[in-house]
Amino acid sequence: MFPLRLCDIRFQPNGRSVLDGIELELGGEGITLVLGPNGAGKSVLLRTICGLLEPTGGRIDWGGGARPHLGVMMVFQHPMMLRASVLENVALALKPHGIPRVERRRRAARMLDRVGLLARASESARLLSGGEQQRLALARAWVTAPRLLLLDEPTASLDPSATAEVERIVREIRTDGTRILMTTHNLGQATRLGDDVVFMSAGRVREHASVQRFFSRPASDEARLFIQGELPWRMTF
Ligand SMILES: Nc1ncnc2c1ncn2[C@@H]1O[C@H](COP(=O)(O)OP(=O)(O)OP(=O)(O)O)[C@@H](O)[C@H]1O
Repeated sequence: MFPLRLCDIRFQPNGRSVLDGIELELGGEGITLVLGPNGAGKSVLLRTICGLLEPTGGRIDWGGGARPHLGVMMVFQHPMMLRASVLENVALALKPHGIPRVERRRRAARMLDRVGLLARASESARLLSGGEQQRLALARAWVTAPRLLLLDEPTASLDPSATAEVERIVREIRTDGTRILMTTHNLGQATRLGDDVVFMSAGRVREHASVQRFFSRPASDEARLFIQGELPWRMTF
């Protein structure tokens, strides 16, 4: 699947340029943060990689092979919970993998333990809090051992302690060998979690650099202004 190469990816619904010739190459390890102002095209980029949106032009090269049938998962800012128990929400994610029911439930329970939700296994998933639902959504993706996990602002509506818990889980998923591509508006989070940063604006990738390099020496005025616009907010307390 890796290196994953996006070559001149365009998304132009009704002639409007949402993705305007994306060029991006991702190796097989680490956490890449996609940053950029509102409307830059970050979510559309993730949805395109996931296969939820069909690009108008360009191509994605999955390490020289075909797009994998399984192995790519996406978690959204407001994940949808199935009308089922917490355990079943995780166990059902293994169904397409052809794993027998008893084994699915065993793996789901182990995964709930890792995200701190085992005690809630029999409750209705829809009654969990926002932070708990996000942890459940991560468990649902993680249990399938994806090669690539796409996270679209997974902590945007969470309080600081729920955010810290999601960050811990994301680190563990990465340690288990999953490649992660994640959007966030939380620049502190980008420095805590990221190996590298993809900076987007107006449907283009403007910069792809290590986290350290991006924040210390951004390549463009646009990126510098973006960082300056956010950093005071991050550093006032
Ligand atoms: N399925 C779609 N069809 C057509 N246009 C879309 C679609 N999805 C998103 N857009 C448009 O694409 C543009 C970029 O949206 P996107 O959600 O990717 O921005 P973003 O960078 O993630 O912004 P934010 O930081 O606010 O979440 C927006 O103008 C949006 O209205």
